[in-house]
Amino acid sequence: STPEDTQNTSFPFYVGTYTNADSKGIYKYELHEDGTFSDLGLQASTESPSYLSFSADKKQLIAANKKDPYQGTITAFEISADSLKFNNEMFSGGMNPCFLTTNADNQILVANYGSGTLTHLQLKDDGFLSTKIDVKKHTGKGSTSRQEGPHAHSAYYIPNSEDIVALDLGTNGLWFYTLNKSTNKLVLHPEKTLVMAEGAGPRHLTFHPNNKWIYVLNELNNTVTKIERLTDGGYEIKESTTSLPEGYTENAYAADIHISTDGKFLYASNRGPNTIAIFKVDANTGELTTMGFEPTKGETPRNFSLSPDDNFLVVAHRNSDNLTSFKRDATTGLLTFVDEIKAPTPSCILFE
Ligand SMILES: O=C1O[C@H](COP(=O)(O)O)[C@@H](O)[C@H](O)[C@H]1O
Repeated sequence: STPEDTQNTSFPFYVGTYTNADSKGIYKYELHEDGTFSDLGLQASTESPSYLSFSADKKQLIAANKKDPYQGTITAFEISADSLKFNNEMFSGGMNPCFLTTNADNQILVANYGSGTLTHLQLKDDGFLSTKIDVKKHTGKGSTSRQEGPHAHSAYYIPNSEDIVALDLGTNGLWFYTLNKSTNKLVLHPEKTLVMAEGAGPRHLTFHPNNKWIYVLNELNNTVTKIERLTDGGYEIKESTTSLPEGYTENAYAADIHISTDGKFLYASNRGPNTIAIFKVDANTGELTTMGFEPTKGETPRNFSLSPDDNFLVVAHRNSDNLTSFKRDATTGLLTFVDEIKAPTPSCILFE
């Protein structure tokens, strides 16, 4: 056998949670090569670490603590084999931080849902969060009851670009920024702002590996909207595709979206119907064809992740206290249920 044959191909992952019920903080699990789970236990006690990210070298883990209805915080932890050691905690620059991401320079973006603010902060070389932050508040509103004011839901560093994009469910728009490197402040580029279809409610997005297409998941009208990156640096809204079966009339709130590393299949979770919508991506046009809807075997699939080898998809169910795993067919994109494990109020999955 070759060295590759004997490699351990199981994948550890962290789970962020809401701590309003049984959960105490951040947990760790392992996904084995047959798609079954092991529970590696509580790693850190911390209040509602609803979203997680790693530092660039994966030596630290950073959590967004959604301290509803108060000012939220961001906490940094040192990673060790069997626990997370608390480093420090900073205000998140707003209320109900529900998303954060880190780039190769350990800069951090945080979306604060309650206050509709986008925050930039820095993880320093010593693994502690800096005290200097920049906060930008979105303005405006949309046309539905959930859109009475700004509600930032996620933010991303756009690959191969200096641009940052923040999705605001409340203002129904995508806000584009750059970071001024000398002042360390976020600079808004209003000419690039995109307004989604009325009542759409943009929540999360995923980037196609070709750097041309971006797929935005809209929570309120349950659609995926393709955005095209233009050669002049701008962005253009293209077609939208429903994440629900034809004729579906019950309540549904789309939550999370991911694309396979080869860019061939796109997945979106639907809270309510409790399904993963599976789409094939046309390699020439980026248009989506619906391949099916896989029941997730739990309630409220708020977050999911593809395993690092793309062979499995793991779903976190906020309202049924469980994680489920599915084997992914790389040719058809379809999913087959494999295993289930208990997890308290899981809201985020982060593979090592
Ligand atoms: O704090 C809040 O945030 C959520 C958004 O989070 P999610 O659970 O939908 O991801 C929002 O729905 C809720 O009303 C608000 O209180």
